[in-house]
Amino acid sequence: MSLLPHWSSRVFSVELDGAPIYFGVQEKFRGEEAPPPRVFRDARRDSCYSVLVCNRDRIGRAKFYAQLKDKLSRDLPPKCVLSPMSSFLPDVKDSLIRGYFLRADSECASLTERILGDLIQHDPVLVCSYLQRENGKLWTQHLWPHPGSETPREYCVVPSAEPQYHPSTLNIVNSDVFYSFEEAYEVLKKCGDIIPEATSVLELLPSRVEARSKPDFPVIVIEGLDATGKTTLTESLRDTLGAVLLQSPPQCLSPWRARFDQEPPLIRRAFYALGNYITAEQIGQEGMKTPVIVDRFWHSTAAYAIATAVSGSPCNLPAEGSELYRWPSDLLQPSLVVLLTLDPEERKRRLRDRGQGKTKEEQELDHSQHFRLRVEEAYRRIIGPSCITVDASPSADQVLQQVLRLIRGKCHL
Ligand SMILES: Nc1ncnc2c1ncn2[C@@H]1O[C@H](COP(=O)(O)OP(=O)(O)O)[C@@H](O)[C@H]1O
Ligand SMILES: Nc1ccn([C@H]2C[C@H](O)[C@@H](COP(=O)(O)OP(=O)(O)O)O2)c(=O)n1
Repeated sequence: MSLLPHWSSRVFSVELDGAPIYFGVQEKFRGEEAPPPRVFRDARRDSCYSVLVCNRDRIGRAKFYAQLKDKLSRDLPPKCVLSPMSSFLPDVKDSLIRGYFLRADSECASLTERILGDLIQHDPVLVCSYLQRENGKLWTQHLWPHPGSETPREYCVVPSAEPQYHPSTLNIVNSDVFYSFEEAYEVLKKCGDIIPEATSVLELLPSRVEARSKPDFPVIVIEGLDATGKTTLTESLRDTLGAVLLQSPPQCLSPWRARFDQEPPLIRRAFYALGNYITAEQIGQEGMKTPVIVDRFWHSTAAYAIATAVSGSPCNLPAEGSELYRWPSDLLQPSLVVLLTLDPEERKRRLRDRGQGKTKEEQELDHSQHFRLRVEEAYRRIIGPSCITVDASPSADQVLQQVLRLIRGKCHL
């Protein structure tokens, strides 16, 4: 298994109360080890295990990781505590593998081991158990042998420093955010066997994608969280400017959206990325005749994807200026991108007044202040074009006038 030669260079991260605890492993005790990381100190008499997903194929990996939590929660005794876990090579792109850390008390440890023993026989997972030595002063990690493979390997657990880049940012390129048509297309093409709807989506895509010359008329994108007033504003802009109103994902993808929203991020984000290219094609055609207003575009795709991939506080986001915020070179660039921002309480009030059922993600925006802050901050960091923030709390007409002033200043309309 290709992960093993690097095993002792890997760092393991367990998320406890939303904050990561890092540890590493080394081949032998050296005698001067620092105290074990908190995740083990807390465990005291409990048995600890880790399960990491290790399919080689990234679509299989994404699908299986999504199923693993349900499977473990269903099969393991309720007293066994699950925490999200990952392992990575510090600051090395694409090196992240995900899984769970398990804590089982003495009553449920043997059942937990039986279930993990069964899992390793049938599924692409790496399983480790952890044993304490010298009254919990030292811990060892035991990598379980894979069916038909080598003998168990024992390592010594040591604390590890926080890496420069938050581990959840390491795999963003082409797993959460796609920077070219080809990369997103590849994912949906490979899904054809398991998701028949992927084939229908591929049939709707433009036959060739190239950064064509700019449309003659201005292209104005309106971005913002749900209920910030995008629909209200884009419809008024359309009427005031005699413009065409488009959206991303485009109308033609509506029948498939709910289906792809159920998929793990790799597949779901590839679907939204491709939606932008269909919208870009429509913008290219309409923009030769009239101004075009677009309700959500690339900023939404990248900001939600990055904010979902990264956990915890907005300071875990990739730093401002990171290549992860760059615009795809083969995607049409709008003339102006406006980001509507709204005080969270007012946004909640508007959501309530609108009285619609909420998607899981919208509920999360409500409950998790951190998630909302991550989306908004990611919006602000995207460049090529970057967005201009407009406070959406004044009346609908005042917001319209403010945005019209921006358009006239920037787009010579
Ligand atoms: N400037 C505004 N002031 C007060 N209410 C607004 C304003 N803009 C929109 N609304 C109301 O807030 C709700 C959400 O607006 P909507 O345009 O549907 O947002 P979005 O398209 O961003 O989800 C709607 O009920 C709308 O009538
Ligand atoms: N161009 C787009 C538009 C939306 N998305 C994704 C990002 C989020 O996961 C959801 C947000 O959509 P949501 O249904 O909340 O938004 P609206 O109700 O359309 O304002 O869709 C995207 O990735 N790319």
